Amino acid sequence: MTGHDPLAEEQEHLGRLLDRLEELRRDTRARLDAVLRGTGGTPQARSERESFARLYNSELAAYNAANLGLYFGRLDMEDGEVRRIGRVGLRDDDEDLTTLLLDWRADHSRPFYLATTARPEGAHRRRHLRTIGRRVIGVHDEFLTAPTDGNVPEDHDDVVGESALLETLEQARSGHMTDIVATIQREQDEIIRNPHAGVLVVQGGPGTGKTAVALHRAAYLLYTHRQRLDRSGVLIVGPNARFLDYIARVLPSLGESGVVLRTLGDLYPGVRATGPESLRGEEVKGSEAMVNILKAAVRSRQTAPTDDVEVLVDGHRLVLDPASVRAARGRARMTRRPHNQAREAFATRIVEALTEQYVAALTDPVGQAEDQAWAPRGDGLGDLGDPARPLLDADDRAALKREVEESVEVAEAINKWWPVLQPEQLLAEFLSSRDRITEAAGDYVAEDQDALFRQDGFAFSVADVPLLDELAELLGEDPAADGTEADRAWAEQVRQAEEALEILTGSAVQDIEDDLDPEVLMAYDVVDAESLARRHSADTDLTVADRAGADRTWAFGHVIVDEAQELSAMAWRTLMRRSPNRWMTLVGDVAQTSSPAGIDSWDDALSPYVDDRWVLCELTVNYRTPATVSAVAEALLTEIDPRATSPRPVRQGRHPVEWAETDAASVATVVTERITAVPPERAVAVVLPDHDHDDDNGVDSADGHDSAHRGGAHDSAPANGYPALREAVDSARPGTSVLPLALAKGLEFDVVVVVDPERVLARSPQGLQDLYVGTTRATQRLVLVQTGGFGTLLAGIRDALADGDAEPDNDGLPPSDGATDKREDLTA
Ligand SMILES: Nc1ncnc2c1ncn2[C@@H]1O[C@H](COP(=O)(O)OP(=O)(O)OP(=O)(O)O)[C@@H](O)[C@H]1O
Repeated sequence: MTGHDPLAEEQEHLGRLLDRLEELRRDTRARLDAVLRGTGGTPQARSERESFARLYNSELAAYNAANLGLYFGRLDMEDGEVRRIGRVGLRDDDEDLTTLLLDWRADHSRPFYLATTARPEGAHRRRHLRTIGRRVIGVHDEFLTAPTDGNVPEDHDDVVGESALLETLEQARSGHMTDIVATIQREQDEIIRNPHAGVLVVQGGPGTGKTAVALHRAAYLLYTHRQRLDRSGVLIVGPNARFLDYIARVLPSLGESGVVLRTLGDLYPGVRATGPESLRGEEVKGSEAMVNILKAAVRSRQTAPTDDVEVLVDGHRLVLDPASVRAARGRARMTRRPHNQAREAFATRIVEALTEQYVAALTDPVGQAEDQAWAPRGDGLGDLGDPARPLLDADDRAALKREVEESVEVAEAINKWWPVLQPEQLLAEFLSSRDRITEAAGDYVAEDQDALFRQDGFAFSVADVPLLDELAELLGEDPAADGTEADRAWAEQVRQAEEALEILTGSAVQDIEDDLDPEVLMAYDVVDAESLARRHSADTDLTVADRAGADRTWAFGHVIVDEAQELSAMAWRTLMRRSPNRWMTLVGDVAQTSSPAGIDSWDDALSPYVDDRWVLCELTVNYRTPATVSAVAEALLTEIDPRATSPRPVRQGRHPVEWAETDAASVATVVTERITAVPPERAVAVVLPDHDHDDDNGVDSADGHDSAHRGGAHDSAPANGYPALREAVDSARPGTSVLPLALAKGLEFDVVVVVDPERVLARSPQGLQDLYVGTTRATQRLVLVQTGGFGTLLAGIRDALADGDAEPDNDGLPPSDGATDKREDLTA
């Protein structure tokens, strides 16, 4: 190997790989065309053609995606084997089907990500390649064991392929996340390939690659468990639409497109939750106590009259008294079935009672029976087949029963006392009625009841989505509603499973409002694997992602949640329903929790579902923020939790944090001064405190539902935000993002300007966490702009850091003003 020109050698191999890729692409294209030309045949032949078309389409997508940066790494093993690693696996078409390129996810590729000088994993040398199109423009070798040419191996600790990594990290951010296949680090690889088939929690500070790891794990699992996950699908849940847009290109770039990406707000099919929510509302709606409140809200719709009610059946006057309606209601509740399905039991009892009375009236024409009223016997529901009334045979009785069933008045009465309910309608009516709120949530203090109330009940917020989902469980499908045969069969199977579960757990018949085990959906656990599989292989053109995304009861094969620390107790319930097998990857950072309903301990959130059967992995290296910037975040973290350790920044950084104090009138000037000269290819964000009406702030509102997600009930700052800022920023530096903190979560920019950090701290009990998030978005430079002056905490951090700043360097970014005097009043 030595003596060769490595560039030329790799260039030759890359050429061969690209040619082979092109061949495969042409071949697959031809197969796809042939399949698409096919027509007619048996249904089975058609369905086979469809599945081949899907397969070829996804192969083509993978080949197309692989074209860019196809070949990026090489391992020379100690035994002389050469392994070339890239985005897809490629074989030659020779007799031996020689491997030309290993998929990065293959087991044989693993040492590329794991090997260090301390643990070379059988490898002697690791080579990173840099390519542009068909050209290899650079190679970087690391010797993992002593090389023959006398070079001393680099000294590594926990960073693998350091120079390739640092080069990647210094690059300008495009506004979209890119994949990290070429530089995955050891601790990240261990998570990506973790074999744990239950709940895996990935905890790590900002910038440790949690999102990157989660996405690469999805790609890895799809590769390793292709068959299973192709059918059941992978769901990725992120904090907001902007974040999903930010990460959307990573999986397609890895050749995977069949993943369902959702925010919590769109997890309930048919509802787009864009309504505002106050912080208090978020907290109240997120708490588990809502389960009982919703049960009470459902129960309050199961009514009974206070006086006798007359109904006409074919000209005959029949009477229902309150006791018999209550008895029918009790019977229906005892079925423990969801409201809409238990309705049948209610209706049956009412019809039986009336039929009994009808029979009595006809066989007792002088009206004796009526005078006696309908006397409940035993369970209070009468008895149809009383032999003491011989005049009517079974057919007559059946005919009378039909008449009762067909009576409009009877139907109206049943509808009134036990109406068919839809979750949206029920929740909207509940939230927009102070009386209903008081009835169901009477134990809540007035402020909490107020937080639930709103005028427009249908203006659903993200916090309402788990409530809708809960209600969908409590109400169940309307048995009369349209649905496919398969849907009905599935619902029936779940119902049977619930019954079986009840037998298994030996639970007695309970009323619907009794405190059941929270996991009604444990029923899925006893739905046999075969029927799950059948549901997952429905005969349709739609992709799994389409079908799964539109189906509230879809059981995903794997569920990934990013920023999982933000989920409320109610949201966890919703998510767990999407993951009946509990095979999940949850990534987050409990120190970044900004939702008042979010979590501060993984154990608290997970133990109700999996007890202690979850595995924790931690990420410890910060790839995003350089040490200069992380110093501020570290100080904030100490305030949040003195015991927490900050991730170790992998880069030193060149720009000290800038601290600018100004007055309200000059904010726009001070901000624009800081960003005007930043080159256009760099991503810049101006981050504002969350606000009631973000549009007033002139902030990005492309997906305003997330900005509105934060309310301003506790906003102590002036209400009219920063009206001139957007305009000023737009004209000073077009393309700059201006966004509220809630939307910045999970994103990153080269330069970040946080406006009014003191206001961030003041506006909610989670203010420290919010500011921690804001300051950790920067990959290069952080500017804090404060109207008035910095308070004690921030001024203290500023002063403590004042002496240790690095010298600016030439990296294409303008020099920091703060390098001369960070404390100057920039309005002066
Ligand atoms: N191994 C790696 N190679 C190259 N870049 C990496 C690597 N790991 C992480 N990064 C980059 O570091 C940045 C931060 O990663 P990511 O957004 O996944 O972090 P995070 O832990 O989710 O952060 P946060 O909690 O702040 O949202 C991204 O630009 C990501 O591409």
